[in-house]
Amino acid sequence: MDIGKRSFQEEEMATNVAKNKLDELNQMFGPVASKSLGDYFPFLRWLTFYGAEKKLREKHIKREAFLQSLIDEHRKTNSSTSVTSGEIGHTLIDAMLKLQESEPNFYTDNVIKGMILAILRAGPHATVTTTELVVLRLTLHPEVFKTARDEIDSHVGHSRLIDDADLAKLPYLYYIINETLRLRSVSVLPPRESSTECTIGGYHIPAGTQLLVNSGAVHMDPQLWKDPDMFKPERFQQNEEEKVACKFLSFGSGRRQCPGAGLAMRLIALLLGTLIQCFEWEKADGGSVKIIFRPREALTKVLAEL
Ligand code: HEM
Repeated sequence: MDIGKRSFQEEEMATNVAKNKLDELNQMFGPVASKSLGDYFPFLRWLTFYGAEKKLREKHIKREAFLQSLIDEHRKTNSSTSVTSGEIGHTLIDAMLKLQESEPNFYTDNVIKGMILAILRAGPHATVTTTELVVLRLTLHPEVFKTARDEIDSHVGHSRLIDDADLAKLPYLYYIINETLRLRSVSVLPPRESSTECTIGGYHIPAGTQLLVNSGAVHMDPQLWKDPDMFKPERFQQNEEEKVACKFLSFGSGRRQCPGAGLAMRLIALLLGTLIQCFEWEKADGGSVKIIFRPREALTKVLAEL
């Protein structure tokens, strides 16, 4: 969807080839693990220059070359395809290259690289981690699993697989995802800066102050959430909880709120719904959190036809 390319082929999955390619991508697009004292004590900023900043610069150069090669590749393919068939590709890069033709000063290669980078960095990790957390929560809460399965069975049934159009009729899946994210945010909110002097919670904040919002603390505040440490997806019924500004912060808030929230929720709900519909889940023996998925008898016919 973003770049129209698989990182590795299906037959390479679970092999070292896939692992190495994923490691390489993680290194390029994952966060820089090192922290620097200079971030906390400004007089030590010079340390940052040789530590974290050096690593960031190296990473940036690698990423820059990778993203430019993708753009060049798409530009080349589009120019040859449009000559022969009049069609261009349908990835985000293609769409932005098309816009570049009409607004070259705005949609420069740098802007396109910035957008792809924002999406590659911000999206996949949070989506995958949330899915894993939801699966774990459901194995720990069979009663919630049962409610989700009953909802799917009554709206979708056993004769076909759940699809995108069914999601509107399956709100409980969304409550489960929200509640999982409330208990364990997967993204840290980026810092804000006060544009003017203000007072927050009785504290005087001068203009230009960097502010960090602790979404985890907001999500566990007993004044905002009843029984905050309990896993209760029902609390999100009718979206009442989400409507209260700055109470549910897993996707941030305001102008910089996550633009991928809708897509992420649909992706996770669809994957989760399919796993609930098609498989019996069973926690593996022992202390590990390994889960065994057994094809569900009612769905064996549908699964066999895949
Ligand atoms: C469960 C999955 C996800 C979670 C929990 C999540 C969470 C967040 C959070 C907390 C922010 C910061 C918001 C703020 O500062 O107020 C953010 C920003 C962002 N997210 Fe997501 N995100 C998810 C999935 C995605 C996906 C799938 C995409 C893209 C396809 C995406 C694209 C972005 C982008 C581009 C930003 C930066 C927005 C800006 O700075 O203006 N996210 N996300």
